[in-house]
Amino acid sequence: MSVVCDNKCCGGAKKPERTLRTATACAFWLSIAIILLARSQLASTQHSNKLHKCDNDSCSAPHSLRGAQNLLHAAAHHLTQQHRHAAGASAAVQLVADEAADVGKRQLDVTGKKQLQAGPIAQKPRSGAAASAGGSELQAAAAQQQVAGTHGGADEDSAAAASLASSEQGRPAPRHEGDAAAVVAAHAAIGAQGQAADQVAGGGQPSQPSAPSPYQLALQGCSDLLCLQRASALDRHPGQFMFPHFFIVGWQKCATTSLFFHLSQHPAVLQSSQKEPEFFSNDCGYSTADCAEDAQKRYISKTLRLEEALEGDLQRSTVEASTHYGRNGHLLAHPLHELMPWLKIVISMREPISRGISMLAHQLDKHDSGCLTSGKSTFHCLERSLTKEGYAKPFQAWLEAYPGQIFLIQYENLTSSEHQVNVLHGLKHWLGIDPELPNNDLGIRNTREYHLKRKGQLAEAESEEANSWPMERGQYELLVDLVRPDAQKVADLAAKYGLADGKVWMRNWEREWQGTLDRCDEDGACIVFPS
Ligand SMILES: Nc1ncnc2c1ncn2[C@@H]1O[C@H](COP(=O)(O)OS(=O)(=O)O)[C@@H](OP(=O)(O)O)[C@H]1O
Repeated sequence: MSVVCDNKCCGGAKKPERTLRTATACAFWLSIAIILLARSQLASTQHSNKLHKCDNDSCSAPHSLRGAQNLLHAAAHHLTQQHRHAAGASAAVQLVADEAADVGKRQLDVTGKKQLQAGPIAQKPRSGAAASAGGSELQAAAAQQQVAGTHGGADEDSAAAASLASSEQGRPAPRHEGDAAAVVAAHAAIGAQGQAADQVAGGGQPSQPSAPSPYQLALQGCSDLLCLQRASALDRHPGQFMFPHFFIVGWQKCATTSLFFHLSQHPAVLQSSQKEPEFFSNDCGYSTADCAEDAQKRYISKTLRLEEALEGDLQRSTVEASTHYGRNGHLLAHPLHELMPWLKIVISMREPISRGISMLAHQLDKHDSGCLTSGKSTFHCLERSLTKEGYAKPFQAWLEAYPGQIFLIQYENLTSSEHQVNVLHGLKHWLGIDPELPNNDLGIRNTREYHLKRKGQLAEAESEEANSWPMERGQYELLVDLVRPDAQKVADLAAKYGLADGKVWMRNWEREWQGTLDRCDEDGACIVFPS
């Protein structure tokens, strides 16, 4: 079908009103012509599929369907642009938009299934905005230095966390020193990161478009991961976030629970219905092509709350936080990037011996399990766990998969009264949400005291000993020797990717180690107080 352009359509009219009227009418009829073309393409595809006994499970992505969808999107876009203010045009826009959504949904259902069966998914090219954001982020991240930190996961359920949150607020944050000048520089630099992020996410600049964006339309009814991926190539209105927008990926015991709930109170954040859904680990075995269809549907709709995100016009940034993801970065990061290359990744790391102790206590208090239940000493249990675990290998995989899209937090900064505000402010700016909201006080959740109280061990919970761990000097020194090489690798990687000053990173952890050794008595008896 060819579209004839006569004088009227080509702007032959002399007066401006007449030009506008005729241009509007022409655009309308042109769009209708496109719709008719697209619908006939759709009908012929469906007919051809029937002839070839091709059902949803066995069809490859039909190009003509894709073409029909593209045409309908183009028509919708065209009408939206041309007729936004014209009387009677809204019905036409709605008609086209509904059509596009419907065709889009059918097409994505078909291609989604097929691609899941087919294995790896082609990587979505980064948009110009995304690419430029990545560049600015790298530049900005060079100064993230002191603000960067470490740590792991959390597994407190939301209701329980909420109920005890206020009683735990009173606990003083551990003191931790940092280089104040570097923090200020990092803060400023992260501001630049945030602006770059805004170009991508548009967060913090809500707009009220009169019609849904192509991205929104394509997301409607998405019930599998590939549907999210395909939608991601489409245009968004300014202010709309990608869905999901960011993941907090653990590690365990690095204040991820506090971080998750702090961000959840932000009006521009839509938190997953559950903290630690562990979807990609538990439901997919780290292979994004192996997640069962019903699990994908549940994850998208119930856990990530797609319908609510769409109802809110994608103006809220969707987050989930799973602690298995961080430590299994070498299994997950690359497949996840193939599926969701747009994600922003937040990683927190804590001084490894402190984290190890917190983890052992967690297993004991919460699950009555783990090494400490066997009567072995803290040193023995730590030596065993620290030999097996390290940050560097999974961290490297996250860095390689998502360069320029990672916000690295050093737990000791996040939890320090001096740096907490800067870390939280920088993080929220980077995410493209108002950095002042809900406040810049992290709060404290998931403490040992909390878990002991839950078990009814009130006296122990409040005792001095609850979080003091005796050890001999020689034993502690051995543990430091054990973790230092991995810590150094983390510092080097963070520096290499411009996420932290490696020297400052190491200095923060060395200070923890030295602090413990300084507290040992003359007989070599030390007490470790985890950071
Ligand atoms: N604001 C603040 N200041 C100081 N310390 C804090 C804060 N928020 C969380 N925490 C400490 O972080 C530990 C819990 O981490 P997670 O929530 O990631 O744990 S979990 O993996 O989800 O179980 C847990 O550490 P331990 O108490 O050593 O076990 C919490 O006390």
